[in-house]
Amino acid sequence: MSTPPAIELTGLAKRFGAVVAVDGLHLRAEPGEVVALLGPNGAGKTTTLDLLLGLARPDRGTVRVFGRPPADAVAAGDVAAVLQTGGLLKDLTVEETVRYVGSLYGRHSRSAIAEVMERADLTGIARRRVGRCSGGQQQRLRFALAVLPDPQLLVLDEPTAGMDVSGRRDFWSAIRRDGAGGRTVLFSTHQLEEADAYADRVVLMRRGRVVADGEASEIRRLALGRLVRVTWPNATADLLAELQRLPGVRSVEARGVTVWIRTEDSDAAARHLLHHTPARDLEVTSTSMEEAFLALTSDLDEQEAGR
Ligand SMILES: Nc1ncnc2c1ncn2[C@@H]1O[C@H](COP(=O)(O)OP(=O)(O)OP(=O)(O)O)[C@@H](O)[C@H]1O
Repeated sequence: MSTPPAIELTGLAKRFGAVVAVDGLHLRAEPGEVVALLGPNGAGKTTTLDLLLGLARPDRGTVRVFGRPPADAVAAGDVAAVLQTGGLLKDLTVEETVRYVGSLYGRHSRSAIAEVMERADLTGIARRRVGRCSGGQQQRLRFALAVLPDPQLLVLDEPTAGMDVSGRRDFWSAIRRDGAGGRTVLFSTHQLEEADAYADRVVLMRRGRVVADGEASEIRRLALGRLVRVTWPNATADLLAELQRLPGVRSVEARGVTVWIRTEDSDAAARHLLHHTPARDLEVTSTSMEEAFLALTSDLDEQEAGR
């Protein structure tokens, strides 16, 4: 039998009252992949990770972790998480904390503890009280605790939020070293550079959906395309589908009387729109990396309001 994917989320949906947090999300990750879930605040990243870990139940859709329901995978020790918050006992030292949690997993040996501390770059601060550690050091400690049971999948929810540049770099080099051992890693972030620097693959989320999924370099290329905007009242689904088939077109979205086309070939899109459709007021913008990323992930309503 072939190995099941490490993560398989199918048609996942979750709402909180009137708020749709996750909206028909599909995501699959193979064993050993390091995947970034990238998106702005409120995109649904934390909710997706909670569903993946079995901390919340989906309204629709299925979650499979190594082919099993999340609760079974967690119970089997196959998955561990570093969440945004997580209780650490401030009065223990770093090493005491690792030993204490190690004993819960039956990992008492000096060598096992030393190895995890080394991997998380904690050896130099072994005797420091947790309460005196920086935010970055505390996150590395949470990471060490998460990998103690040697899970096959490690899930991290915005693990570097609030860290300075060097704290972030140290944290990620520990994760990278660890990932090299074949562990699957899924982390959320709202920083494009972080996703680009540390993930093999980037899954871009907006409003509870996946809007792009590919190697970091592909996402960069996607973000660097051009945006064509036209006024086009009553654009039919058929005509919009025709646009979608033009060379270089990445996405087409209609909101009210405005249609947005993200494309690598704005000339072809412009020619088609002006010659074959009633669209008018055509505008082509070439955006910077940062602007383009914001355009990909923010609400189109906000962009329109900003113009
Ligand atoms: N327990 C809850 N009750 C009500 N609304 C919620 C709850 N949890 C999340 N939401 C809403 O669901 C949407 C998605 O939230 P989520 O935290 O998953 O996004 P996120 O991408 O992780 O954002 P951030 O980067 O800010 O953590 C948001 O609009 C949020 O306000």
